[in-house]
Amino acid sequence: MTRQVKVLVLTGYGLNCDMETAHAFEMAGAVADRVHINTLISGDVKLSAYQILVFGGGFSWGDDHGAGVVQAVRIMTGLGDAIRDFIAGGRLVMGICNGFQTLVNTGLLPGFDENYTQREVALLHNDCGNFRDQWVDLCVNSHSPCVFTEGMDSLPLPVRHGEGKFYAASAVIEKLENSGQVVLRYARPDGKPAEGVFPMNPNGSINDIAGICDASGRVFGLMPHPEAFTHLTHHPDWTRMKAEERAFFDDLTPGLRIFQNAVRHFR
Ligand SMILES: NC(=O)CC[C@H](N)C(=O)O
Repeated sequence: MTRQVKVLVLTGYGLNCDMETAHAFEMAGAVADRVHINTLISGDVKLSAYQILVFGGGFSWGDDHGAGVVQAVRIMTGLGDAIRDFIAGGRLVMGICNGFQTLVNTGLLPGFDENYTQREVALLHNDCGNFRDQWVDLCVNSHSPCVFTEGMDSLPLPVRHGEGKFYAASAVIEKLENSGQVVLRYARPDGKPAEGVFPMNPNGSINDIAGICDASGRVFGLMPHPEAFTHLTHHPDWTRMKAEERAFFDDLTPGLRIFQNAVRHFR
């Protein structure tokens, strides 16, 4: 009998990708529950009943005080210890877009200190000055310990954000690069890094960084939306793709593969 993998997808206060994200995890073979932040904080639902915790996309608290800032405070004051225990117990945490912004504001990413509380990086307003809604190409760092991207090398995914510019002091960037914690970079269509060129790098992220993980590879955050590419026809060019490429994505989209990797980690 295969083990049931349970995923908790947070909802509430302006998050708007929870249904798609829960659906993507169910396509990957998990059981996904959408749980309101207050229900989790009140203890009516226990985090310990789950293997995977997801902070999804949206506009939590209307992006007031910076995207993900208020959610980070709410989460860490109400659930900090429970989340630290969750991670120490070998479980997975994923932050997508607004969820990634939340994870960096809590310090859960990059998680350099053992308490996962130090805020070391920021996601700033896009350099172009406006919200970007577009598809990007990404390349995966094969030296990264990230559980979610295991076996992957490059992939297209959509982004939709106003505050996606990955920024940190140069010593922090160096530490992330040396430790393999940089997981995803914005790329050119041939899979090489975008080297800051807009719109391939849609926001001006330093070193084209689109996603990072903690040292264990079990806490992962990314600006692009894998839940928005779980079927071939989600891709804007699916009718124009060469037969070979279409068959590749029809077999398994890279978005779905990320969720499958997470679920398979527990099997
Ligand atoms: N799609 C999202 O999660 C958007 C995140 C955030 N509201 C931003 O605009 O940057």
